[in-house]
Amino acid sequence: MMNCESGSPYIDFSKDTNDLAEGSEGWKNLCKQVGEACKNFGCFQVVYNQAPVKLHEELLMGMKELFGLPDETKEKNVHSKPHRKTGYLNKIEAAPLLESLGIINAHILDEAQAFTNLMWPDGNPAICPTIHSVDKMLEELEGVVRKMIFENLGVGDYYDSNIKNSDNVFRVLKYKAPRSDESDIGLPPHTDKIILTVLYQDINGLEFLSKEGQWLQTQPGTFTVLAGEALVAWSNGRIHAPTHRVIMKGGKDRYSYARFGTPNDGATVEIPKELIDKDHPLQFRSFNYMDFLQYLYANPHLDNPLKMYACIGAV
Ligand SMILES: O=C(O)CCC(=O)C(=O)O
Ligand SMILES: [Fe+2]
Repeated sequence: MMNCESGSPYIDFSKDTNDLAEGSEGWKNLCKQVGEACKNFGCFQVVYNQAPVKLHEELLMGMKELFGLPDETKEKNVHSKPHRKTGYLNKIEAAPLLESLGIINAHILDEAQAFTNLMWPDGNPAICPTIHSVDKMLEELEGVVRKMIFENLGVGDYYDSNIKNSDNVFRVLKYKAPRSDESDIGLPPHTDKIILTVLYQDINGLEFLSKEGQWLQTQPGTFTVLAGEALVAWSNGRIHAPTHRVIMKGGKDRYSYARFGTPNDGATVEIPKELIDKDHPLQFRSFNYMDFLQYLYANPHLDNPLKMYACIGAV
């Protein structure tokens, strides 16, 4: 694993295509790097060349068009699931520079099509396949990363059922450059409450907190992976979910897009028995993920909601 200048781990998936063949030496080596990065930082950069630069550029162009639509049009993308990052967010108090749209299952062509039809009733033939291809690529990458994490924890067998009990949201985000009298905080410090986030940013700004309490930069031009609280619980506390934030710099609007992998509506987060032993006593009770989201929604200002909600001894 390489550390880039700012200290954030940097893992290259694109050195050799064989590295992505499960079971190969290269694969095992990547599993180790990914696993270590998740335990020590909970955030890392991935170089993944399955994504042609042109595809990012097309999506970024499409996003500019999308955010340029009237608010009434964007508002048509209503929250289809409570407490999920779907729907249209604009001018929220905690993040006044941010505007974002979330789409569930954009990796399925019909879903991407339904979203584009809603935004462009007269059609916008270019953007639909772009959204669809990008989310498909993110689905693949997130799957590879998740598999590597599970393998590294020694519980690779749980991967298929875990994916089956997962949901996803593809989200596009725009942060307006702050005026001189506005705060430069694009998104205040938070942890993601899901399993994994895979994100791409056009210019930098996303920072995460190291275990030592330092803000580390992430880089544009590569994918950023962030572990979330559901993975912390599931891994019996082995994985770290870092606090992260967006700081606006350079006087430019900033665009990012991400796929959020989350437990699905009925899912129970339950620690695999293989991850419980005398050195790693059970840290979190099993819980229904939707109940946890409801708890978060009802208690938005807790410092460590997962601990309050599910930590053995805290309940
Ligand atoms: O836009 C970004 O870089 C970060 C987005 C983020 O952290 C989130 O949506 O949870
Ligand atoms: Fe986040």
